[in-house]
Amino acid sequence: MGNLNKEIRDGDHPDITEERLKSTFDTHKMAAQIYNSQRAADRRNEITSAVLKIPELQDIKPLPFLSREEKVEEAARKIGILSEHLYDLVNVNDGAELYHLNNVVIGGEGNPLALHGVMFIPVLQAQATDEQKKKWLYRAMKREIIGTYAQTEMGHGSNLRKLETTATYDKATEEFVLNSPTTTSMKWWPGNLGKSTNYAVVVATLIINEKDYGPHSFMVQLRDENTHKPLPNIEVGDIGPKMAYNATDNGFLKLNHLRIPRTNMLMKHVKVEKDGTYIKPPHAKMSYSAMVHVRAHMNNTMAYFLASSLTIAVRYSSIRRQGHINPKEPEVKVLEYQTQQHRLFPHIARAYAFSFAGAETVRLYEKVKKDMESGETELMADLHALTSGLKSVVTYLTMQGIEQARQSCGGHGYSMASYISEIYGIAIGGCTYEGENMVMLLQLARYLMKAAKAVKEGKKVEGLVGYLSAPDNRHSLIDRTPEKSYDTYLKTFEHIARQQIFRAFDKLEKMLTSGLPHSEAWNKCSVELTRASRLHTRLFIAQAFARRVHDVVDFHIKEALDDLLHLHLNYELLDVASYALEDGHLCGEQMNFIRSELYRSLGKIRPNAVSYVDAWELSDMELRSVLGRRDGHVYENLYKWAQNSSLNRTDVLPVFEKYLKPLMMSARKNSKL
Ligand SMILES: CCCCC/C=C\C/C=C\C/C=C\C/C=C\C/C=C\CCCCC(=O)SCCNC(=O)CCNC(=O)[C@H](O)C(C)(C)COP(=O)(O)OP(=O)(O)OC[C@H]1O[C@@H](n2cnc3c(N)ncnc32)[C@H](O)[C@@H]1OP(=O)(O)O
Ligand SMILES: Cc1cc2nc3c(=O)[nH]c(=O)nc-3n(C[C@H](O)[C@H](O)[C@H](O)COP(=O)(O)OP(=O)(O)OC[C@H]3O[C@@H](n4cnc5c(N)ncnc54)[C@H](O)[C@@H]3O)c2cc1C
Repeated sequence: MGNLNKEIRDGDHPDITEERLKSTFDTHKMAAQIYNSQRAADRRNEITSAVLKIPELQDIKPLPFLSREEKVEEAARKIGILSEHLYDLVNVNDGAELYHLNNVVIGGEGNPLALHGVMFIPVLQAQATDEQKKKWLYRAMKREIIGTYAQTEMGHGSNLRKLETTATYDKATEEFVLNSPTTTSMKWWPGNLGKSTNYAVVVATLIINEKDYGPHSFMVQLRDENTHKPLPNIEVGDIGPKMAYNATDNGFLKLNHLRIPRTNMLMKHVKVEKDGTYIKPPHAKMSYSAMVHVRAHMNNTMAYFLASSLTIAVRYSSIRRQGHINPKEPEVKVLEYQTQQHRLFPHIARAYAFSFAGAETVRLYEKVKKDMESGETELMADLHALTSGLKSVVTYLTMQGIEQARQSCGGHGYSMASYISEIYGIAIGGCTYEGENMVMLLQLARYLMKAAKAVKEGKKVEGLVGYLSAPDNRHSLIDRTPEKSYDTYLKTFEHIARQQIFRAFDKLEKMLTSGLPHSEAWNKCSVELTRASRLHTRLFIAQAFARRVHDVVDFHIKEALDDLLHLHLNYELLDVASYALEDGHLCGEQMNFIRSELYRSLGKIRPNAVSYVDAWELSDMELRSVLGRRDGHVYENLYKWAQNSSLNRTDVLPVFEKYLKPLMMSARKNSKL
């Protein structure tokens, strides 16, 4: 039998090899759990190997040394080369393969086709008629045209019903007139809108006979297909540098009474007839499908960002030696410190948990998508509630985890050589895009309040909120849990979420009964409501993790995942335990039990720490991190990396002659006086 950890190679740093030799499980089999099948895990590695053989696809230099213009150019250059090899490298109908190819070759900072793949094509697939698909979708898939999704405006992103861009139907010419009447009505933020795309699905408020029908989607050609010059009545450009994502040209767009044919409104589910008759869709929110698509996939992209930063931090912590635990022994790997383990391991468990919750979400999303094609919309509300909560909780916890990973690398974590700060910048965009987190938590809260009302009225609720109708124990039985049975833990999470949901519900009801208008009462309860949403979502994540562990067949993988799950449940429970202490569901003694289980878990995870992150099989090319190198040879490569700094091109910079020399000369002269 070969090594269980598949990353072991001759010549690697002995400290990291020592870690890998301790693995109790086969890291490639674990990758099959993370990526949902052995075939998917194999394909990732095959794609990476194939990419490594194409010299033009390698980074010209480490990305942090590129200017914004160079980043935009470099991403576009690679997209061009990729197009030549695309069909040899991946199955173009497999989103996961495309996503992986993108991460390896280009990375997370963006590329000219990012929104084209993530939103433009999905919105056409979901909302275009067959005729419209023939006109635009197939051309888009062949990349004859490049598009984006232009919804957010300078003045409005969260509140879609107040978008100021109008699409007014002109019956006489059978056209819509698209107009941005104010500065705040300009589209502002859409990815790749600034410079790369020549088409966009523009979301605008539909007006027919002066009646407002709310946001609808329209296909708009922005630029000439040959010259790429903006078309008449269109002003378009880049919004400038951002915290991260700087290879992406997020843009602005002003439409000046632009006329487009009636048939440019996406009309699969909703219609405007020639005479202006409006035919409503089977469900009012069907046109929000592109957002739901991205939200449904965000658990996995966030898991990936979190796992990337943890891979860097854990590998580095296994070669970084500093300080002593036993003064008579050599300096220890910083990974030996319990504080370091506590800082990193619970986030490793979260990355796995998000990936497993993500797989369940994508399954539900695929089902709802299929249902919608035939006009069936029953599960749309469930999916919207689930993805709203997950999107918010997962992005927030990912942000926390990445920042802990950065700090755990000490000073070198702050250097772009770690690349963690870039991953952080990219990932935290997710707290805002696809619905600001608070706004989305409040969407889930609407769903939870409806369920709570039904329960109060004596009705039985099922599915994601089924636990609200289930019997509850007054006191948690957590310290009487047999090993490897997590039922009592999950019951405690259920109790906590249930209590908070009803607390928010009762508060809201009380205010409504006192005569406060609903929207005011809602606002005064909104902190409690968002807490309810978070706790409900964290319960779902814990349940999804437990369901996956339950289903695993391979003994060693199951055991390793079980250790992570145990850590996850204890860590997460400690994080939310105050809710259960308040009503005596948990007592002080049980808190001690949870804490001691947590510390025991850290020790259990320790020998496999490097293997848990190696199992994500993130290549050096995609990690782009000196600290996270697979071979552990960090120090000599840090020095090499610094040689890329343009400041090192000459020994003496012009600023010396210009500013520093006069400053020092004058200081010296003054001190002689
Ligand atoms: C290279 C190839 C790669 C291939 C990769 C393959 C797969 C990967 C796929 C995705 C990748 C994932 C990540 C991508 C990585 C990088 C990302 C790069 C770029 C990011 C792109 C970001 C793009 C954007 O940000 S687009 C703009 C997003 N904007 C928003 O999200 C706005 C938020 N606001 C809203 O959504 C709405 O305003 C609202 C808050 C929901 C309120 O809606 P409104 O209509 O005003 O509300 P109303 O009161 O009338 O109704 C509420 C009512 O409606 C129900 N509702 C709302 N939405 C839905 C829905 N979608 N479905 C069902 N029901 C819905 C809601 O529940 C209420 O119901 P009720 O009244 O309570 O019963
Ligand atoms: C990296 C990135 C990429 C993006 N890409 C795209 C894209 O491709 N296409 C596109 O159309 N857009 C895109 N956006 C825009 C993005 O979708 C919006 O910025 C986002 O939906 C948030 O809306 P907002 O900016 O209006 O926030 P605001 O709503 O102004 O948020 C400000 C504050 O107000 C609070 N708030 C607002 N409404 C409520 C409420 N009802 N209750 C309680 N609190 C509230 C929020 O919680 C927040 O704290 C992108 C944004 C980013 C950062």
